[in-house]
Formats: sequence, C-alpha cells, structure tokens
Amino acid sequence: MSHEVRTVTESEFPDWLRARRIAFLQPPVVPDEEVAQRLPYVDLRRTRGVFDGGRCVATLRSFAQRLTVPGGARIGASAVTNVSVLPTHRRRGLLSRLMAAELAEAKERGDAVSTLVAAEYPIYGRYGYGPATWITEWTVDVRRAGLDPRWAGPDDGGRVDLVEAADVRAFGPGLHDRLGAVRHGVVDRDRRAWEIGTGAVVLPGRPWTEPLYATYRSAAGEVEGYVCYTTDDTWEDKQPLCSATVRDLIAVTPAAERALWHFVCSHDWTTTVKSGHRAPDDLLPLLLPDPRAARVTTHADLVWLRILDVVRALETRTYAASGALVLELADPAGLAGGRYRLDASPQGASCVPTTASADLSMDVAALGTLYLGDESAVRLAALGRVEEGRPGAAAAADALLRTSRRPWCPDMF
Ligand SMILES: CC(=O)SCCNC(=O)CCNC(=O)[C@H](O)C(C)(C)COP(=O)(O)OP(=O)(O)OC[C@H]1O[C@@H](n2cnc3c(N)ncnc32)[C@H](O)[C@@H]1OP(=O)(O)O
Repeated sequence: MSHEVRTVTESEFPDWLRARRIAFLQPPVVPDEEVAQRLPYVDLRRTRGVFDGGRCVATLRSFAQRLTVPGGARIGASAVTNVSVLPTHRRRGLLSRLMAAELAEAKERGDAVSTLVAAEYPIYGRYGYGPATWITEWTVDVRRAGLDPRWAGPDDGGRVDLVEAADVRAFGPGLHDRLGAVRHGVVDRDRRAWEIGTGAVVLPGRPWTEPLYATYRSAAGEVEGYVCYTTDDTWEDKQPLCSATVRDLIAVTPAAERALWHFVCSHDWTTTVKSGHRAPDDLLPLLLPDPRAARVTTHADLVWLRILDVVRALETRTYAASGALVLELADPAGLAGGRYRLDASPQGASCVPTTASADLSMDVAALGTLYLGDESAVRLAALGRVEEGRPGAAAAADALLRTSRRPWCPDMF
C-alpha cells in the first residue's frame, strides 16, 4: 500500500489535527474553534502529513526558531513538533519518511540545527538528535527548609510586587530575550505564548485558572525577574497545608532568582512549593538553609538537538579555553558527516573540513549532546559513544566545550 508524504492544504488541516489528536490519545473530534485558533499560527508549507486513501495518518510540522548558544549568540533552528502516527499505521517507517523530508528541507534552507522535545527517549537518536538540555523539578517542604519566618522581602534594595497579567505581557518578551544572554539553551517565546501563558488566549480543552504574578525590581527600579504561580487553600485539623505551584519563573540576575524563590517559599500557610521545570543548576535548592527540603520530583531530558551545519554551529558558540580538535562525525543521513578541525579560544573559533587524523570520532547525535556544553566527552567515551584517536582528547574536548552554568530551556514546544 503506498503512502504519500506531502505538505497539507488548509482544507486538510482539520483531518491532520484529527490524526494528531488520536495518536496523542485525545478525543478524535476537532472543534471548529480549535481549527480557527491554530491555523493562523502554523506554516502549512512546513506542515507535513502522510496520506492513505485520502485520509491523514501521520503528522509532523516545523517552525523557525532561534536557540541561544554558549556566549549568548542565537543560532537558527528548525523546531520539529506535532509528530504523530496513527496506531493503525505505526512501525511501517512513516516517521522515518517524515523526518527524512523535514531534515533535508531544513538543511536546504540553511538551518544550522534542528530541535525538538521528545515524547519518549528512544525515538529520535536514530535521526541524529542528542539530548542537549535537561530540566529538574523540585517539591519543597517549606517547614523543613529553615527559612527565616520573619523574612519581609529582599534586603538588597530591590522589591517584590504583585502585578497584573497585562503588565507581564508588556515586560515579559523583553525579559525573556534578556534571559538568552545569561543562559544558553533558551528558545524564542513568541507573543502568542505570552498570551496563552497569561490567559489572554484560552485554548479549547485547556481550562484556565488565574495565577498570581510577581516581579522583582532592582534598587534601580528595573524588572529583573518575574514569577507566575498558583496557590491552593488546603487545611487539615485546623492546620494549613497549602501549596504554591510555579508555572514560570524568569530571572536575569541572581538577586532576582534568589528573591523570587524566597518570596514564593515564604507565603504564610504554604507548606509545599512545586518549582515547575527548572534548570538542573537552579539556585533553589542551595538557597534554602536545608537544601534537602527540596526533593527532586522530575529530572528529564528536554531539548534534543540535531546538528545540520557543523561549521556554523561550532563557530557560533564561544569557548572558555583555547585548543584545537579534529572531530570525525558519522552521519548515516548524509547531512553533516565528515572530518572537521576546530580551533577555539575565548576570542573566537574557526571550524574547517580537514583530512588530518581525528582526535575524536563520534556519531552526529553525540555532538548534539555535547554542543551546548552540558555533557562530558569523557563520560561519552566511557560509554563507548565517543572514540579517542589521541589519548586525552576527550578531556581536551571537555575543557573547550563544557560551560560553567548548564543550558536550560524554560519553554515546551
Ligand atoms: C517532537 C514530538 O512531537 S514528540 C511526539 C512523538 N509522538 C508520539 O509519541 C505519539 C505516539 N507515537 C507515535 O505517534 C508513533 O509511534 C511515533 C511517531 C513515535 C513513531 O512512528 P512510527 O511511524 O511507528 O515510526 P517508524 O516506523 O518510522 O520507526 C522508525 C524506527 O524507530 C523505532 N521507534 C519508533 N517509535 C519508537 C518508540 N516510541 N520507542 C522505541 N522505538 C521506536 C521503530 O521501531 C523503528 O525502528 P527500526 O528502524 O529499528 O525498525
């Protein structure tokens, strides 16, 4: 039976959404309202389906994204999302065909990398993606944390204020942009995401609970961070057992990060704080007098990265040390493989194809994992995923590639 892989037309979009809903285990009915809300925000030229007898049985779409890399520059990415195959058509190679079409087009367009958030870990390594950023979620037992119950706000001249959703929509995009300068792994958050995150747009099937918003302003009066969180009001035996759940917390200075966590952990009645998805090296646990009061409740990969243009990717990021490295990259898809020499220093980097013998050999997916500096080449060598052509080359790669703070992406896409 032949299955056609192609972009979808506007009139096919509801059927495309239906296929996606079924594969994502959601009710198969697509309300007209959902079609009307989503259609303006998808690029149908980058929205693919697989068709069987005129019905859509598999979906994948991509969109233009910018990803911050070590040093704060933004690199062009093709972000892949809405990947699905109907249960009636699974394991016949449809995802592989969709991915091949998507990656070839992204390469042709000149995107340096491709990104995605994987539903399940084993799916995307075969297509050259490696996990590049991780998230951690903590649940804080506030009574054990040891915070001073007399805390009345930051003592550094800054202040915390409750603000309105409209304020967040006004300062949020600028604040998020500034985050990219201090944290690599950040991707664009567009205006619509701010509208959804602040209740200005409510998506069908996603009930909205109004949260609270608070800002941290520096002594100079500048907004350096904000938190969006919900609270509940649970009591047992005349004792408050209330919780606060953070939906979003963006801080561009350590003072803002410390103050906003302290604020959320210092609400009267509140005995539990759920942090939401944070950077694995977020300040939260260590700013508590007793860090063990913050229990890790989730720790997982988030952004998977697939290098398409090795030269541009390696020349766009910065390096804390100086050195040269010859990398042999295997890429069965034929998109980024080859041998490259990287000459890096804190002043800049150059990367060129070479015929010199390789210091390190790896699959392109391993470079995706190393690229943002979160993983160790020595560790991947110990796992057999990186091979040393020169003893000590993996440690030399770590000295160049690793970063002092870990990459983090606060957004799902
Ligand atoms: C970025 C995102 O959108 S993430 C969301 C991904 N979507 C989902 O998880 C929804 C539910 N699952 C699905 O829709 C499908 O099962 C998909 C999309 C994950 C896979 O689609 P399929 O068409 O079945 O994949 P396809 O047949 O091309 O498989 C290619 C290879 O990947 C393997 N594979 C596919 N899915 C999985 C999986 N979930 N776990 C492990 N291996 C997998 C296949 O076994 C096959 O291996 P092989 O080449 O060694 O034989």
